[in-house]
Amino acid sequence: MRIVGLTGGIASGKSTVSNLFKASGIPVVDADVVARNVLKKGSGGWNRVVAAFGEEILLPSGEVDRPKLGQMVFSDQSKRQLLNKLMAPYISNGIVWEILKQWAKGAKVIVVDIPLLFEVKMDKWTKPIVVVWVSEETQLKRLMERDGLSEEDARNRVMAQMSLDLKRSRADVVIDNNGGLDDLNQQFDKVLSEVRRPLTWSEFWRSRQGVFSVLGLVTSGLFVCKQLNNGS
Ligand SMILES: CC(C)(COP(=O)(O)OP(=O)(O)OC[C@H]1O[C@@H](n2cnc3c(N)ncnc32)[C@H](O)[C@@H]1O)[C@@H](O)C(=O)NCCC(=O)NCCS
Ligand SMILES: Nc1ncnc2c1ncn2[C@@H]1O[C@H](COP(=O)(O)OP(=O)(O)OP(=O)(O)O)[C@@H](O)[C@H]1O
Repeated sequence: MRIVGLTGGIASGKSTVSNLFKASGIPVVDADVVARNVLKKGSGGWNRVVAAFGEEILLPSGEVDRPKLGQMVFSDQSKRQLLNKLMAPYISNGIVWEILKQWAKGAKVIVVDIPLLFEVKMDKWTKPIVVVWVSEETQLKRLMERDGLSEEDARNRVMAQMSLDLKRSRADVVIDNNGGLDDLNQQFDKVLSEVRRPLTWSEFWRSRQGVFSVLGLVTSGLFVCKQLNNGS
């Protein structure tokens, strides 16, 4: 199985590109969705985060007040590191579980959309790595517009991540998303053919089909050996 890593910076356009992959029939595992699920009321992540940050981060419904927690952690590095430490095991287990589900369904190529792919060192598990890159100016503008943030809050969120230029230098494939959606679609066509190229042997052996082929070969090999032994 080929596990394509999709990353970038906050509001650089990862979800927009994810949607293009989904529309092309390629399954996407979204780390932000996993992170939301492990912070739902009563889940393991929720328990640990509430114990550490206190009940003031909760809404009357008992769910986490995400904008409030975001405000706390994106303006305070030590709080953000604490949140990351508490949630990391739940998020990584959740991502592995979602990948396994796609493997069991027989998917040959999947995309994992992880904003912090390099920061949490999951880049070693994905190939190729696609980075959605924008200039800081475009990133701040789109982030402020999408989330209704002040420039200061938007800058804090951008600064909480590894620089997009550094991510770009570590990419196998770069999508420059400074232009409009037509430009993005044109670049995406090339990315899609790269992602859909035939699997390498090692990717094939990791797919469900590859594992069953090995099992089939081993079983028929054992059967032949047994027949030969019986015959001699
Ligand atoms: C702080 C929280 C509650 C804010 O929730 P909110 O709904 O406002 O934002 P959302 O989850 O949609 O995240 C939006 C973007 O923020 C960025 N971001 C999220 N968490 C972090 C973080 N810990 N460090 C840096 N950037 C982050 C990502 O680019 C993400 O795509 C939430 O982001 C969270 O639980 N973060 C910790 C979990 C995590 O690390 N998520 C990233 C998945 S790898
Ligand atoms: N090429 C584009 N032209 C114009 N607007 C765009 C383009 N690509 C993305 N956008 C807009 O920019 C904003 C951020 O995009 P998107 O939500 O895909 O980013 P993201 O990287 O997934 O963000 P996050 O890290 O917060 O999950 C959205 O409002 C989206 O509609």
